[in-house]
Amino acid sequence: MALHRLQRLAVAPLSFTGGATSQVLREMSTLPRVYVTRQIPPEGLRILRDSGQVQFELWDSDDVPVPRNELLQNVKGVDGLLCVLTEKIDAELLDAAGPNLKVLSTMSVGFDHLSLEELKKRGIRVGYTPEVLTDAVAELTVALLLATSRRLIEATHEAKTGGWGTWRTLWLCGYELANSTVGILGLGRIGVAIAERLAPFKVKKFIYTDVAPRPELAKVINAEYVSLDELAKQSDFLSVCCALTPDTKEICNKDLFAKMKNTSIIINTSRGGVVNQEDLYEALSTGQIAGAGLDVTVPEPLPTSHPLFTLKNCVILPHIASASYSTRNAMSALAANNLLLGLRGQPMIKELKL
Ligand SMILES: O=CC(=O)O
Repeated sequence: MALHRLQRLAVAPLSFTGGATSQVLREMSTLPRVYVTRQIPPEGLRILRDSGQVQFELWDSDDVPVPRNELLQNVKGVDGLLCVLTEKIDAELLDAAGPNLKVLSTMSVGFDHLSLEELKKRGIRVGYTPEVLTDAVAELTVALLLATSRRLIEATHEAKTGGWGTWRTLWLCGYELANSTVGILGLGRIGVAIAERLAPFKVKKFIYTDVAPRPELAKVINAEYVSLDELAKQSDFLSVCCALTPDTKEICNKDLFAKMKNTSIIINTSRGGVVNQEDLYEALSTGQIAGAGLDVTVPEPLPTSHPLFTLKNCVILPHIASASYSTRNAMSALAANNLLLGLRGQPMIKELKL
């Protein structure tokens, strides 16, 4: 067990210190201390290392998240923290870190794992990683939409397991984008990028809803602003792109599904908490809606015994929307640069306004 812990907690070598141990480093160096909660992609680690600006320790694994009690220990006294979306950054953690903590940088566009109120109260600045992942997320959303609407997972399963008999006229039929209405719930950069990719499939109409009309973005994709009710009623494909907030929590629930067409498909690449999964199961299993493609769930990972896994018309991915090598490296680099800038007291490249 002790060995496991040692392997997990590695000290990043710093160019100016040679082979010193972390303890010695801490005693010798007056550089700001940073804790990195995951073995992030190499670009970000290289930036931190080469900066000569910080001394940092990291949880040296990408396969196992740092256990909460270790995290609470490891953040004690740090000046900066670089985390990923699996870490809950709340009052308990910020108290454990203590008053030195000035900058938090998350390698994610979503920030529902952060208690913004607690961060603001303590004057901690927050960096995040929007934009660099827009293309990857939009691309995956299109892939998930097509996999769901054209039943690709079912189809490969049938082909592999002997279900492929003669060519049949209505076997494995799905729904096509051509001539369809695509609805976007929460129009931001990602929603626009999804619509731009779907337009060449001959979509007839884009509609969207949000807290208020967003004419600048909407005009890029010629999308019409509608109410949530109309979005549910009109959409053949409903793409969920909004952030998870108290206002959007379980906004996709039985009331919404009841308004949708029984030929409609919902795709969620935002956060699992936006969808009420019990209501979704009911809507899918009773044929109230035709299908769902989910890249995000509650919890993550979704237990393999979860009822949604029993449904052929539900395609579930393990939260991989931004998972391309180039994007994850870009997110890692941006998170590292945000952190360094924040620690220098300069504006971050992407900083959340608290
Ligand atoms: O879900 C991924 C992210 O928030 O970056």
